[in-house]
This record gives sequence, C-alpha cells and structure tokens, in this order.
Amino acid sequence: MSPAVTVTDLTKRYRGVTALDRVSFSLTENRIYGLLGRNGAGKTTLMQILTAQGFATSGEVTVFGQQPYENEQVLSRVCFIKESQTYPSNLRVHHVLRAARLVHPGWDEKLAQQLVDDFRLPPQRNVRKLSRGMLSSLGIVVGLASRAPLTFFDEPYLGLDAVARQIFYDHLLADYTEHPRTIVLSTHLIDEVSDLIEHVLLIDQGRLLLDAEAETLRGQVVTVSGPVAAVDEFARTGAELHRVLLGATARATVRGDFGPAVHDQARSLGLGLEASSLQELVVRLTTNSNAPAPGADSAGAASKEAVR
Ligand SMILES: Nc1ncnc2c1ncn2[C@@H]1O[C@H](COP(=O)(O)OP(=O)(O)OP(=O)(O)O)[C@@H](O)[C@H]1O
Repeated sequence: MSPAVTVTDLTKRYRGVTALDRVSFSLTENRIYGLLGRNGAGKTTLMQILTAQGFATSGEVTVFGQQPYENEQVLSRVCFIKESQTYPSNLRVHHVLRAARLVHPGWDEKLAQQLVDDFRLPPQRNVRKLSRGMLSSLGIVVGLASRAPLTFFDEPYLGLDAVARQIFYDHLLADYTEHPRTIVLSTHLIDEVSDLIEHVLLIDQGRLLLDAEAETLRGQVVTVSGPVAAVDEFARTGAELHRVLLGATARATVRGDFGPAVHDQARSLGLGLEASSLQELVVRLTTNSNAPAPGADSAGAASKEAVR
C-alpha cells in the first residue's frame, strides 16, 4: 500500500531549540498510529508541518505523494484537531459543524449528529461558553465526522471525563473499522489507547526513538523479579531498561526478542515474569537522557534505582 505520509530527515529549529532532529518515517494508509512522547518532545511541531501549518527548517515531507503547502488537493484530505482549538467568539456549536461540513468532502452528518448527542453538546451554545471538556468533544466530533483520509488528533481530550473518553475510543474504533483511514493520535494516556494503536512512533527531544508495530512491541518488553544474580543473568538476554533493587532481590524491565520460551527461561532461573505495558516501555525509554536507544546493549544504559 502506498504511504499516506513520508518524512525524510526532517529538522525544525526554533530560536535556540531543536524541536525535530533529522526525523524520518512513513505512515501507511489506513492504520492507526500512536504519536507518543513527553512534553516538549516535538509531536505538535511534527503535526503542524505535516498539515502545512508550520515550515520545516530542512528535510522533506510528502502527504499523499505531494508536498502539502498551499496544496488544496492534499489539504482537503487532511484534518488536524489541535489540543487547544480556538474559534471566533460569535460562533455557536452548530456553526462550527456547518463550517467543518463545508471544508471536509467526506463529512458524515449523521455521524456528527450522533456524536453531538453522545457527548451531550448543546448545538445552540456559543463556543466561548462551552466547558473545557465540551470544547474537546467538539474537536472530536469534527475529527471523526470529517472522515478525512488523514486525521491528526493532538491530545484531543483536555478536560474530557472518563465516560466521554470512552465514547471517543468506541466511536473511533467503530468508524475506523467501517471507513478505514490513516489516523494519528498524539496522547499521554498511553494505557487507555494501547489497544487502539496499531503502530507506535515515539519521539524524545526531537528524535524518533521508536517506529514499530504495537503488536511487536507488546511481546518485546517484560518485567522479571527475583534474586539479583538470576535477574542479572536474564537481563543479559536483552537490553535492561530499568531496575529496582529490594535488598537481595531485584525487579528489572528488559527489552529483547523474546519468544515463547521466555517463560520457561524465567522459570528455570526462579524468576517471576510479567509482560510490560506500552506505557511502561515509553516511560522507561524516555525517563533518562541515557536511556538506551532501540536495540542498544544493556551495559551501562540501564536506569537503576536502589530503593533500599
Ligand atoms: N513557536 C515556538 N517557538 C519556540 N519554541 C517552540 C515553539 N513551538 C514549540 N517550541 C519548542 O519546541 C519543542 C517541541 O514542542 P512541541 O509543542 O512540538 O512538543 P509536544 O511534544 O507537542 O509537547 P506536549 O506534549 O507538551 O504538547 C519544545 O521545546 C517547545 O518549547
């Protein structure tokens, strides 16, 4: 399948800040991507450039095979829902929806109305009078009902309660299944979306740390606990990301190409073993500046934290 997006050696510098540092990747059509990273990692900057709302300092970007700047053919197929979208003060909710309908050729009015109901949005209310969560819901309605072939959600749930977030996830999955498209979801709520995401892009300090299938990552990271010497032996089979010492025992998070035999191996060493979550992997990879790069040797790279 042809890529929806290709990014080659993309660098963005603001005065004194390198927000993106020679980033390269591509997005395949009809997949859900998780764009992950800590505050200030460069996620919004990347989405701004891909949606032609910001300029690269250097590097190449194509969207649906073309450069996106002032390119109506490309931009009519793209929807970008920003973290804190602002609207002109005189607009009401239904005005925003009507404007979105005009801009997005794939707009589904029935879905929009369904979402408005589910989020309990008041169509006649002035957008300035919406609560923080309602404003986020409005962005989500636009993002989903646009059915844009390339949709970016940049941390779309500021102020959204747990029920509303679940409504978002349920609709996203249901609508994506019926109408596949490329969706990029930038979020800090990694545990909540880990089952939705098919592919992970992890950015840290402007650099791409991970570009991997979520399914592959799931089997790659485990946490083992038991006697220190046994944990040491197990950890040598992969890259140790983190360790907590508790007297003579240790608990270590290890990344490696673990096959089905990993359970037997841990058992034979007298270790307990659990699969680690995607969130844990992201936290461990981005906690310290000396966190190991993907595939790096464990030696010296582990974040070891003695708690006793
Ligand atoms: N207009 C700007 N001028 C100067 N620096 C900027 C500007 N926009 C972003 N930056 C800097 O670029 C870096 C990346 O910011 P960006 O907003 O892309 O991060 P992010 O990953 O979206 O963060 P968050 O998760 O907190 O929203 C940060 O250090 C930020 O301070």
